[in-house]
Amino acid sequence: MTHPDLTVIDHPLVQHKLSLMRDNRTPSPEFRRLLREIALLLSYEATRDLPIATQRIDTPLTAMDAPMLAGPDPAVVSILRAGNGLLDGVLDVVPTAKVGFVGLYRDEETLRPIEYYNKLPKDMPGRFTIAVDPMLATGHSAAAAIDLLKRAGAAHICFICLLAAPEGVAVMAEHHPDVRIVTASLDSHLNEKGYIVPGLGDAGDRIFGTV
Ligand SMILES: O=P(O)(O)OC[C@H]1O[C@H](OP(=O)(O)OP(=O)(O)O)[C@H](O)[C@@H]1O
Ligand SMILES: O=c1cc[nH]c(=O)[nH]1
Ligand SMILES: [Mg+2]
Repeated sequence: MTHPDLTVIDHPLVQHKLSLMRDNRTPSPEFRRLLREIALLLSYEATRDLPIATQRIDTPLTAMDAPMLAGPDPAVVSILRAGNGLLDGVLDVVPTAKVGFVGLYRDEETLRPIEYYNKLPKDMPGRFTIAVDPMLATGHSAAAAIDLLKRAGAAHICFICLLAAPEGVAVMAEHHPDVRIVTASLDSHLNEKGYIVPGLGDAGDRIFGTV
């Protein structure tokens, strides 16, 4: 099943940086730096639907009605732990965003997410919400995190990931067809342990050096 709102960013800068990240020789400091840079580039597309309204300003030459971000500050929600690898890159371009965290880890046997932390900004209804996690594998972690955001009232949600597997995209299409997905790559498939192929391994371990 395909997702009605899936954007794969095939920009050369994103693709080059992603290839460096996939390379298993790339050490954590470099991996983190590349992920932050890609996050910034993916955010540029993911924030395309931010509401905008004009405000009257004076340039040095004249008055004008200038487009400015409107409405409540956006929310960025990091799905721990690996989501934190994307967080600062998103905040580089959306510095006024309120930040939330959802702690999930995948049970290695069942491949189902287990929640261990939840701290969201106040007043989620009305905020354009960007959820971030580098990996969309089976899709169950992302779907669970977005369930939680919707229960908190978030209505306009975009999910940014570095890599998506077709299996995860299908789960998102089934449970959250209204949530836009912005990714750097739609990879081939999942292996028998639920890892994305060709992928880049365990994103959290590579970000934090816990391999
Ligand atoms: O689509 P899924 O099959 O649910 O898998 C994706 C999840 O797995 C990884 O997290 P992990 O459980 O390794 O936790 P971590 O971020 O603490 O490493 C990844 O960051 C996603 O959250
Ligand atoms: O390939 C995968 C799948 C899930 N989580 C990861 O970190 N990597
Ligand atoms: Mg992990």
